[in-house]
Amino acid sequence: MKTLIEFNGVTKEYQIGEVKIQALAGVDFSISEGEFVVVLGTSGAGKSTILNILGGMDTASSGRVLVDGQDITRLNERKLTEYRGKKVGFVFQFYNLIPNLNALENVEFAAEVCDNHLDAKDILHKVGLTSRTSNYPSQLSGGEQQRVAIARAVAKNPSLLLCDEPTGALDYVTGKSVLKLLQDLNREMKTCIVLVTHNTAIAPMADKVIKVKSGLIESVTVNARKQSVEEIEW
Ligand SMILES: Nc1ncnc2c1ncn2[C@@H]1O[C@H](COP(=O)(O)OP(=O)(O)OP(=O)(O)O)[C@@H](O)[C@H]1O
Repeated sequence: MKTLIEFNGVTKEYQIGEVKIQALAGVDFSISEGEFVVVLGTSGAGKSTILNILGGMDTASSGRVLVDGQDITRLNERKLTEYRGKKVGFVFQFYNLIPNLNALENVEFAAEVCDNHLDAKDILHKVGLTSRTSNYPSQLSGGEQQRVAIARAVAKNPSLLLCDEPTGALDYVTGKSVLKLLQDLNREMKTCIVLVTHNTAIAPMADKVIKVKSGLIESVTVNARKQSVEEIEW
């Protein structure tokens, strides 16, 4: 499988007054097209920093980040905005839907800017929300709102879907159904997914597990047989 992402010697420092915080201390890993990757680590390990750099929302202090052969650390602001808008889909712990747009409009609004976007109605059907397309976020449960957020990210037809603690605000059963949706989308659409979590129980559902500790990669494990979400319990 072709390599989609390469982190080479990536560091990130934050300067807060006199204090320097080393969030990433030289990170190397690679991810192939279509892979489902889980990034694990305790609080403050550097997981979100990796995801934010990969999504073009933050910049590395040094090192190279190749996505599809392009070094995104060298893009100017305009190109970086284009990368963020067209190549990457984001799913966060909180859904960040636009309150005065209904589910369908939320998905359409995000997809419109992308030339090769998918049909918003089809995607809402895929995430199981055909009957809720005209509902506003306040009329949807947390799990349903997260499905809309996933549909919104996927409708852009991104090369890469980045998920930061996507089940963090959901109960066990709803969280599992959202993970199953992500696993199904990865299988069907072959979209590469990078999911950040502190929940180690999720690891068996990944093709690859990247463990982060104190700003460094502790280990990279490839699961010989990945498990379906139904087989996993915590
Ligand atoms: N904008 C920022 N300014 C200063 N320090 C930051 C900033 N963002 C992150 N950090 C620091 O960088 C380190 C890594 O943070 P990061 O958010 O990547 O960790 P994490 O593994 O995602 O943790 P969590 O699971 O708690 O979200 C932490 O020490 C954090 O305090």
